[in-house]
Order: sequence, then C-alpha cells, then structure tokens
Amino acid sequence: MSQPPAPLIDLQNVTYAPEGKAVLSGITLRADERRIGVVGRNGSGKTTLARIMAGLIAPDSGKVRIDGTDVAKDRKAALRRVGILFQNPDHQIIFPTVEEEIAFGLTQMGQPAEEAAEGVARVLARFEKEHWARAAIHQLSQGQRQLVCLMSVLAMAPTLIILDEPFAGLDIPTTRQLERVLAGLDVTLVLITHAPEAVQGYDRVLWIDEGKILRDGAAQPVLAAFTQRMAQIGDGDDLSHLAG
Ligand SMILES: Nc1ncnc2c1ncn2[C@@H]1O[C@H](COP(=O)(O)OP(=O)(O)OP(=O)(O)O)[C@@H](O)[C@H]1O
Repeated sequence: MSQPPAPLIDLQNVTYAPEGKAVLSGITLRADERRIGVVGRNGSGKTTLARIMAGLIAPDSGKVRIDGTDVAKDRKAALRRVGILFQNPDHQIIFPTVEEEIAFGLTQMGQPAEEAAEGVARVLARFEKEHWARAAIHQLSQGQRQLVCLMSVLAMAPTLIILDEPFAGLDIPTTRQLERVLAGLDVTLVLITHAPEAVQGYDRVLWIDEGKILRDGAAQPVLAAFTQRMAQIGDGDDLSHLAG
C-alpha cells in the first residue's frame, strides 16, 4: 500500500518540557489547509507551538516536519519553508535600515549580496515602498515596522507563514490594511490570535489549552465553544482561573 502524501504541517506527538515543566504535550497535527487559526488563553502554549513549527526550538520528543523538512535540524532549508512574524516587530528587527533588514534573511539563505539586493527591491516594489529602502527603521511607526517584518518574511518566499498576534498594538486602519495584505497572500498562513473574529473565515481552527489541542476543526464550532468558555471564565469570581 502506498503511503498518503505527507501534509505540509506534520507534527507527531510533540512534547516540549523545559526544566521538566510540560509546556506542550502530545501535540499531533497534520494540516494542509491554507488558513489555520490558533486560539487559546494566555500561557496556553501558542507561541511555543509557533516556535516549534518554525524550528526555532526543538521538541523534547516527537516529530516536527514542515513540507517534509525537520525545521529544527535543517535551519537553512527551514528558512525556505517557514517564516514567522512576532507580535512585537522590535523582537525581530536587528538592522538599522529597511533594506539591510530585508536582505538579512536572503543572505542567511545563501543568496549572494547582489541577488539579495534584487529580492529586497522586488518586495519593496510589491508594497510600493521603494522609498523606504534607506529609511531608518526606528523612525517608522509600529505598524510600518510590522510591515517591514512581513516584507522580510515574504522576500524569502516561504511555503508557510506563522503570525503570532500580529495585530496587537496596531490601530484599526493599520490592522485592516495588514489583514488585507495577508488575505491576498498566496501562501499557507497560521494565525495565532486572541480575537476570534480574526480567524472566523479560516479553513480550520485549533484551540490550545494547557499545552494540548483541546479542539480542532471548522472555525465556526471551535470558535463558538472557545468564546463561550472564555466568557464563562471571565464572568466567574474564581481568580484562580486567571492565567499564570
Ligand atoms: N523555555 C521555557 N522555560 C520555561 N517555561 C516556558 C518556556 N517557554 C515557555 N514557557 C512557559 O510555557 C507557557 C506557555 O507560554 P506561551 O508563550 O507559549 O503561551 P501563549 O499561549 O503564547 O501565551 P500568550 O497568549 O500570553 O502569548 C508559559 O507559562 C511560559 O512561561
């Protein structure tokens, strides 16, 4: 019998337990959907799951494959497979100018400087931001810095982009603009969010709770159950339910 083709996201029984404390346990996820939402309470393990999927941390046990690649082991190949966008662009940005920042990932992938410069120019042109090339990043607004991070990720043309609460701290127009940009992208997106409405049109939603997948399925039922449970906890008097 021939094996079914491996899905783009293939996590098998993933456990991550730094200092013996289980942050993620028994995570098995096979996913090929183009738009995947991840919801869950503070401290439930969402960011850790994102970092595992991006190969930034290795699981303590289990298997992580993205597009067939062990992303924690093969970092160079991982850059072509997965891009990650953090909530705070300042945790991502390391260079003083926009062009240097975008070029960095491309040179990390092994592109010579000239080719990387072409890639930078292409992505800036795509967003009509050619005039940002020499701009000092610290003079851009948070939303603009978030866009620089997104352009840096897109320049590397990964198959999968993971977004960890990318709208936190952004005003409504900037959020809408970024949402529109994301909606138009021809890549697989995993969006981690505290805002159920941000993923209501998604193909699949995971609800992470205490390091495990509590619910996994179509957006509507998972989000309905999640929202109801969050309201229940929020309305209760028991402060022991507060995250942390
Ligand atoms: N390396 C580590 N060592 C110890 N504890 C860790 C480590 N990494 C994560 N944790 C803990 O694991 C839990 C989950 O953290 P994580 O950031 O993944 O949650 P989250 O769901 O993204 O939370 P939030 O919604 O608040 O961003 C937290 O209690 C965190 O302190």
